[in-house]
Amino acid sequence: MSEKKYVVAIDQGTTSSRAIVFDLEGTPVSSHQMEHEQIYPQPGWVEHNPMEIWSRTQDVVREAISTNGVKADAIGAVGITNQRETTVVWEKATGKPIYNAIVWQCMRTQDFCAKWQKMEGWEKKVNDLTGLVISPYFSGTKIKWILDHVPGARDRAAKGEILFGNIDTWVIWNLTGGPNGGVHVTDVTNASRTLLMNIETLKWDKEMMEFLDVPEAMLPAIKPSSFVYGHTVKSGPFGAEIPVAGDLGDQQAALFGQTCYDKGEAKNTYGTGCFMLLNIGDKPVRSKNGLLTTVAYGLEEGKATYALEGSIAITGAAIQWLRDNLRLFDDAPDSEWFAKKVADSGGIYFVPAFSGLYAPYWDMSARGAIVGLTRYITKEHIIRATLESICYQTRDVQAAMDADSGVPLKALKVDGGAVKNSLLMQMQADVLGVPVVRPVVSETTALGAAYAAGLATGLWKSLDELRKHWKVDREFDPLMVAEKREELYSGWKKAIEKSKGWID
Ligand SMILES: Nc1ncnc2c1ncn2[C@@H]1O[C@H](COP(=O)(O)OP(=O)(O)O)[C@@H](O)[C@H]1O
Ligand SMILES: O=P(O)(O)OC[C@H](O)CO
Repeated sequence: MSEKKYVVAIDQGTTSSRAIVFDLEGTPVSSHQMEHEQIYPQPGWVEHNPMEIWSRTQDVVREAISTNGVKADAIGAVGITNQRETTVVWEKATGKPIYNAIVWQCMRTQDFCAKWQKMEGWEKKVNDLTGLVISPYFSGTKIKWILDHVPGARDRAAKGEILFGNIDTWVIWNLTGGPNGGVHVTDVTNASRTLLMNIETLKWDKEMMEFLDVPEAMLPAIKPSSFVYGHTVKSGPFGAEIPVAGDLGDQQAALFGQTCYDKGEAKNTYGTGCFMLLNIGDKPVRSKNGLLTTVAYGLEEGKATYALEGSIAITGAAIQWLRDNLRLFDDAPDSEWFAKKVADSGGIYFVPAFSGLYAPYWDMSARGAIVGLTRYITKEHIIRATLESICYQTRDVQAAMDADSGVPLKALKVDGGAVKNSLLMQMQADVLGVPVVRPVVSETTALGAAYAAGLATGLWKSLDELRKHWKVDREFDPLMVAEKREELYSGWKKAIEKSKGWID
C-alpha cells in the first residue's frame, strides 16, 4: 500500500461545486470547480437539481485528482462541506429525488413561518430547543413543504422509503454506494441547521418533528464532524475505497479551517452571503441580539463546541446582481477597479435585502433599497455602495456579537471568494474599526473539511498541529477616523429602516 499524502475536500456550495486536493501541510495541490443551474420557478423561490449537483460533484472530483498525477491510493481521506439547510428528499430504492432541492435562500415557506411566529410561545420554544429562529431559511419547513405537496410522500417517509438529507447527506449517500448500501448520515453542524435537532442533546427533537410533521424514519443518523462515516465505492468518482471522514456545513468548516478553536475566536466568510461565526465554547449560549446559536463542530459522539452566528443572505450575490442584471461589469473582481475610481459612494446606501434581512434583523418582509440618490450619482458610486453594504451588514452582526459576548472583537479573520478584493477588505477594517486578517489559504471552507477528515483517520494528530499550518497573507488595519466611521454607519442604520417591512 502506498503512502497517504493527500486529503480531498469536496465543497458543494450554493453556486458551484469544488474538489480540492490538499497535501499534509494543508496546502492545495490541485482543484477543480464547476457551476450548476440556479432554478427560480417563482419570485423568491430557489431550487437546484440534486442529480446535477451529484453529477458536478463527480466531475470535479475526477478532474481534481486526475491533474497533478494524484493517485487514488495516496488519498488518505475525503471530507465533505456543503451549502447548508438546502433540502433534498429522495427514494431510497432508486436514488431518485422526489422534488428539486429547495435551496436555503428559498422563501416559499414564508407564509407558514409568519403564522407560526404568531402562535403563542413558539418563538421562544424554537430558540430554546434549536438555538435558531422561525424562518424559511432552515430545512424543517422545506421538508414539510415537500411532504405536503408530493402525493403520498409523508406515508412513504414514515416507512423509511423516502430519505431526507442536506447536501452533505446526499453527497455522502451517493459516494458510499447510493441505492446499493449508501450510508445515510449527517454531522452535528448540518443537523443544527434543520430546526429538528435539539441543540442541547444533539439528537432529533420529538417536539419539533411532531410540530413540522416530519417522520424520524426519513432523517439521517447524526454523527460527529470528524468520523469515519463509510468508504467511497470503487465504481464512484474516486475509483477506490477511501474513508469519508469529515462533514461540516460550509460556514462551520471555514471556522474549523481558520483554526478558530478557542472561545472568542471569530471568522467571516465572504461568498454569496456572509457568515460570521464566533466560537463560544462548550455551552450553547443564546443570543439576545438576533444571532443564531449553532454547532461549530463536534469531534466526539454527544459533544459539541458551539458558535454564535450572524448570517447575512446577500453580499457577493449583490455583486453578481450588478454584473448579471444591471450589467455594470463583466467579472466580480472588476467591482474593485470601478469602486476605486470614486473616493466615496456619493452619499448613497444600498441595502441588498433581496430575500429579506437575515441577522440581526430577521425581517423577511424587507426588500432591497438604494437611498440618497441624486443626479450626481454614477455607476461607480453604486458599485462602491454595494461593496460598502457588505461591510455595513458585517458591522451589524459584529455589533450584535459584541453585545452578546460582552467582549469586543479584537480582529477578524476572513475568507471566501470575495476576500481577494483588497479594497473591500480595507473598507471592512475601516467600517469595523478592527484589523481584518486574510490568511494565505482563502479556501478555508474546503480546508476545514479536509482537516476534519484527516483528524478522523490519523493523518493529523491534534488541533494544535493544524493551528501551525495557518499563515497570514495580509492584515488590513483601520485607517478611517472614528468620528467619520460612526457618522457613515448612522446613515446605514437609517437606510435599513427604509428597507424594512416593505412587503405587507
Ligand atoms: N473580487 C471580488 N470582489 C467582489 N466580490 C467578489 C469578488 N470575487 C468574487 N466575488 C463574489 O464572491 C462570491 C463567490 O465567492 P464563493 O466563495 O465562491 O461563493 P459561494 O461559496 O457562496 O458560491 C460571488 O457572489 C461573487 O460575486
Ligand atoms: O454555499 P455558500 O458559501 O453560499 O454558503 C451558504 C450557507 O451555508 C447558507 O447557510
